[in-house]
Amino acid sequence: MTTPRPTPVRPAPPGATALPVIRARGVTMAYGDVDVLHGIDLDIHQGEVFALLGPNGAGKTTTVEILEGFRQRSSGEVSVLGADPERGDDAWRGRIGLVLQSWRDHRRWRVAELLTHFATYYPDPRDPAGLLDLVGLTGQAGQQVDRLSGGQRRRLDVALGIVGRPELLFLDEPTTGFDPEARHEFHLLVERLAREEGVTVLLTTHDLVEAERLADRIAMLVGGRIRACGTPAELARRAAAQAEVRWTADDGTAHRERTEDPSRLVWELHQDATGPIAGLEVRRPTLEDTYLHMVHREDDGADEAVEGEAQAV
Ligand SMILES: Nc1ncnc2c1ncn2[C@@H]1O[C@H](COP(=O)(O)OP(=O)(O)OP(=O)(O)O)[C@@H](O)[C@H]1O
Repeated sequence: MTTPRPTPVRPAPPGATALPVIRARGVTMAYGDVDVLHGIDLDIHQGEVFALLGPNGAGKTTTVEILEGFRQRSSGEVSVLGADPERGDDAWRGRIGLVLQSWRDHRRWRVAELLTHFATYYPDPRDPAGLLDLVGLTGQAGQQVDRLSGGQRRRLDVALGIVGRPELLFLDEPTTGFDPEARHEFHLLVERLAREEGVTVLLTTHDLVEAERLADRIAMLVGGRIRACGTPAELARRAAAQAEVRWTADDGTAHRERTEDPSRLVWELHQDATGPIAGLEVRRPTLEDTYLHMVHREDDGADEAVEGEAQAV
């Protein structure tokens, strides 16, 4: 089974001086004469699960590929595990795990054979049998890769991504094709890697629930700029400080009112009521509210100087 790793380190508190696992400053990227990243600043600390959220074409993959060393930035400074990814050597690459969107071409291999083969690339790999157990593929150990279901292949991707005990794990839409139970198990696995082993995780996803469930912090990337960054709770509060209270009056009419003080409104409603209030509901702002707010503001042509632009540092 797995060998215990050094004491996990939680994200450094604000103002801490330790060099983050990922640091980016003023990163820009242009494809030809089209600018797609407009100055990205990021600090991601050891043991942190960090999610990059954003609509299609926002620049998530470009950002992540620059951090992984697969793409050359146009300008800006980047440090990942203490090195510039453009100059990362094999030893540096061995400290990083990747779970990418595209499937590798190993269709004729059997699951356990493939994992055992990948393990030989690393100095201190996880035990393949233990890893299959960890990702729920023990029953498929002898199966050919091209016979796996989509969700099972994705689990194998995850196993291949962590077989070398990476210190930093990039997960690109990792749970696409997972059923709810597999997704739940995957979430537990990511939590375990981060909390118990101190692995730093950078996750890109379109799934707001997944980001909220897993991430210590989320950055919302829209139009090549980080528009908001914070804990899921902080971001949920950003879009609308106001909660919405809904209820049905005695005459059957439905009411909804936005307020910064929902408990006072509910108290006032009860003062005026002669009995229980039908259909009473208090809806707090959600992460989805903030996300939609950020995306729509971009659609409305909001420029660089708009209030609410943030850098993830
Ligand atoms: N190799 C390339 N050449 C030219 N333009 C590119 C290239 N790769 C990406 N782009 C453009 O850069 C922008 C950002 O793309 P990117 O793939 O980084 O976005 P994304 O946020 O990952 O999107 P998605 O959620 O759809 O995966 C898009 O407008 C895309 O068309």
